[in-house]
Amino acid sequence: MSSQQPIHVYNEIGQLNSVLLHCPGAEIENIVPDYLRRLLFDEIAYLKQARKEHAQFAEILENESVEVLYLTDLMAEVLADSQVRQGFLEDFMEEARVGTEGLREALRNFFSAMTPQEMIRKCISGVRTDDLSDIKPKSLGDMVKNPYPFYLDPIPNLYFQRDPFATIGSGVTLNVMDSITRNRETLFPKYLFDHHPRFQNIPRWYNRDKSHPIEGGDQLVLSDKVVAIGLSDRTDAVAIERVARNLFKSDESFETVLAFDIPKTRAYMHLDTVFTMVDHDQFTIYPGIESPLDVYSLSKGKKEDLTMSYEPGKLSSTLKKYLNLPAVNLIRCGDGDLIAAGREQWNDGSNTLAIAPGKVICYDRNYVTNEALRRSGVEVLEFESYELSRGRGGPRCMSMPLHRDKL
Ligand SMILES: NC(=[NH2+])NCCC[C@H](N)C(=O)O
Repeated sequence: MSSQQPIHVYNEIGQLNSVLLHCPGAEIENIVPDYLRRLLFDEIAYLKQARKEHAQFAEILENESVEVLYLTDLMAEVLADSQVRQGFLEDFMEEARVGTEGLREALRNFFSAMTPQEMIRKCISGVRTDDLSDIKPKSLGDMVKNPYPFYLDPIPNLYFQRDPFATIGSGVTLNVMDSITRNRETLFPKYLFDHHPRFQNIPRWYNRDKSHPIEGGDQLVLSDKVVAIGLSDRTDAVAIERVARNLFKSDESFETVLAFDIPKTRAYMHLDTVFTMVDHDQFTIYPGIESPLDVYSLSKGKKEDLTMSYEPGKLSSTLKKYLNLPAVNLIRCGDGDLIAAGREQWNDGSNTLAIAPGKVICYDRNYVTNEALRRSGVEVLEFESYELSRGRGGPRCMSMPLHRDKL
């Protein structure tokens, strides 16, 4: 695929050609109960099984002829350049709030012996206090006793590659994350798009130097004209408007950005936890958001104007109107059973990854929703989901499409 345009995403369902993943690693084993919530986990996953499940996910993709790229491999290629590597480490320590010179120096020494691959993995898994032996105190902070077990926190949410950046058209948004723990993740795509030879001159519709959060789980490219963005627990209206303005200023075909105002709760967190597209006119949806749903539309006006309107109403009417469809089929998470809907939504029953129109990858545990999808003629490819689901994300959250066919 590398001879094609590096980023090409004009829909949610076109044949997927290339995707970015991160297989969970030692960072998962650095989650302890005291810091669980701050790291945005509800439970501690069993790494061996989580990796087995992730391998099944990747295998399904590869069997469908999707090129699977891994963030750690691409980042290792970026860090092979010693100057880039140096700059990255300084930025990473800054992001991780390493404020004292003694510790900075110790970390520089610690990483200097590593290959790029080892270094990137260690940045992700975290540096424990017992990883570093002698820190020469250079600031007060280097002397103060601190029981906290990490110098660099683990980054356990990185296997949710959907969130730190997002592809739209031929460009990306380099996101600002709502939480401190996840914001460090966005440094990886910054370095990727600044330095990797495969991804040069990629337009940016949003940059991580901004202050208003936007996360990729809220960003859905419904068609080459319409992008939907969740106004959610994680994504702010200011950021949505900026993305819309930048898209409309460009040569891209997008004409409308729809902001879907969803409840601000942990279970919903991103738009893609309650709504994903599975076919030209079929969507999975958690019934809790169905109606009334507040929708705001931002449309490309003349010159650089933006037309904004408030369009509350039924989700199905909004989708019909903006996607030019005579009818849409909303396939409900839990298939009409409210208990099953709540249970399966918690484990990402509505979070499907389409790899072609009408063909999706799903967690096997959401069998009620998966059956409903099949009844609607959708082909469902399943994999095991005991452990990956504990991070509160599903197949869409775990993947960032880099290239899809146009429809
Ligand atoms: N696109 C998504 N829905 N991602 C899910 C991310 C889950 C992760 N634990 C978080 O809270 O951020």
